[in-house]
Order: sequence, then C-alpha cells, then structure tokens
Amino acid sequence: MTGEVLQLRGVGVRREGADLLSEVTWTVNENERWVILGPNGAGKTTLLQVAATLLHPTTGSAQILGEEMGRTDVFELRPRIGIASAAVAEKVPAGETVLDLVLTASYAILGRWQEEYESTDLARAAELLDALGCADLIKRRFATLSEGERKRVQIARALMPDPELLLLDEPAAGLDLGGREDLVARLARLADDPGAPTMALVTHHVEEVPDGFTHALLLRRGQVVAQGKVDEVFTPEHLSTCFGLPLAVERQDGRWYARAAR
Ligand SMILES: Nc1ncnc2c1ncn2[C@@H]1O[C@H](COP(=O)(O)OP(=O)(O)OP(=O)(O)O)[C@@H](O)[C@H]1O
Repeated sequence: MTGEVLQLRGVGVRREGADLLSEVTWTVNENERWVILGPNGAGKTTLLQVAATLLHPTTGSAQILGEEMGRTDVFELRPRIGIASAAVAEKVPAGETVLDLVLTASYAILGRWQEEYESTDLARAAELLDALGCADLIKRRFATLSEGERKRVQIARALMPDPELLLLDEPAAGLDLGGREDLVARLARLADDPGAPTMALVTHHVEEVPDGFTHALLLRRGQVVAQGKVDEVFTPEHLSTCFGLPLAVERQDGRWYARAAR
C-alpha cells in the first residue's frame, strides 16, 4: 500500500520568537514505521504534536490522514490517531484507573465521565493490556504505576481506538535495562505485524530503535538533517551531524549501536 498517512510541507512552528521547527517536509506512507531521532531540544516532540493534530503549524501545510489541518474538525480526526507521550500522561486525572484510561481512548479523551462502553470495548481493553504484559494492572490507579508499567499502559491506550497512525514519544525513556529490552522487543513484534498501524516513534537513542522500523528522520535545531530508509539515514556522517559530535555506528542482529568515535 502506498497511501499517504501524513504529509507535511514546509512546516514551521514558532513560539515566543523561537523556531521550534523550520521548513519540515515529511511524507509518511501507509504501513511505514518511522523513527524520529535527535538530541534534546531538536523539536521531536513538537513534530509529533503536529502529527497528532495537537499543535497547528505556524507556516506550511499539514495533511493528516487525508485531511488538511485548518480545514477539518480535529476532534473527528483525533480518535483515528493513537498517541503515547509524557504530555498525555501528565494530564491523566489522579484517580483514573488503568482500565478507564485505556477505554477513554475510544473518544480521545482523558478522564472517564459518563460515556457508555460496550462489552466488546471492555474485552478489547483487557486484550491490549494483556498483550502488553499489563493484565494484572487493570484495576490499579494509573498514578500508582511504575514508569515501565505506565509506558506499557500508555501504548495499550494508544492502540485502543485501532488507530490508523500510532505515535510514540520516547516510549523507553526512564525504563531500566530489562524494561527497555522488553519494550523494544514488544515494539519489534508490533512493527512486524502487518495489521498494525503506520507508526512514528521518537527517541534519543539508536539502541532503542526496534527491529522492523523502516524509515528514520533526523532532527537538529528544528531542521531535518536526513530522512529516508533507516539503513541510508543511520550513517556515521548523518548521526554525527545530528548529534554534533563524531559518532561510530554499527548494526548487529537487527539492532543499532552508536558511540563517540575514537
Ligand atoms: N512554548 C515554547 N516557547 C519557546 N520555546 C519552546 C516552547 N515549547 C518548546 N520550546 C523549545 O522548543 C525546542 C524543541 O522542543 P521539543 O520538546 O520539541 O524538543 P525535543 O526534541 O522533543 O526535546 P527532548 O529530547 O529534550 O524531549 C526546545 O528547545 C524547547 O525548549
């Protein structure tokens, strides 16, 4: 399939006199799995927020799931997009249970109110939590979970509406080594699933890129350094420019590793 899920043309985001993104042109086609990589402050989260329709570009145009931003009702579009990010997690109401946090994704809302859910919704939420190794957390309050548990529950929530586009903002941040490896393996299995949505994942580390991710976009200071197929983008030249220091890069058993060049 070659349908365009996301098409940004010359996108810029300006806040308080600063260019968070400049001239970003990026096309994501159906079934592609993208990783967005860059140093702190590069604009990765800003780019993901634009893709999630949570932030409107200051300049340029954004077409998301075939709809032109500024000419469409984003509230209709949002349930078609799954997002897991710290910005969303911060807004979870204190008493919200894991089950309700996952269920409410069907309406792209945070905080269960008086919405009706069918038994099929409950079954799907339980199934997703189980698939992410969180079955035993279903009745817990989200606020009481560990960082690793939160990350996995957020991915279950992001998958709940059976989204056409799945956006994951630093899913492995704050996880210990075992937690990171477990998550990277789960994401590799998801990437390998032909029924899984088109994906974009933000990270600082090439080591966190799951096997099966097909494309990469490197950002530095709000600008695209390189984009395209992972093998062509993850070169020492591109990664060194992106992170601002000479880097050596290698690939082993489907995983990438980078370190300062000696
Ligand atoms: N409202 C704002 N006004 C001014 N600058 C902002 C605003 N919001 C974000 N920024 C700046 O924009 C830059 C990009 O932020 P963003 O969160 O997108 O980067 P990031 O690549 O996700 O960073 P990190 O890896 O540290 O999470 C940062 O330098 C940040 O300080």
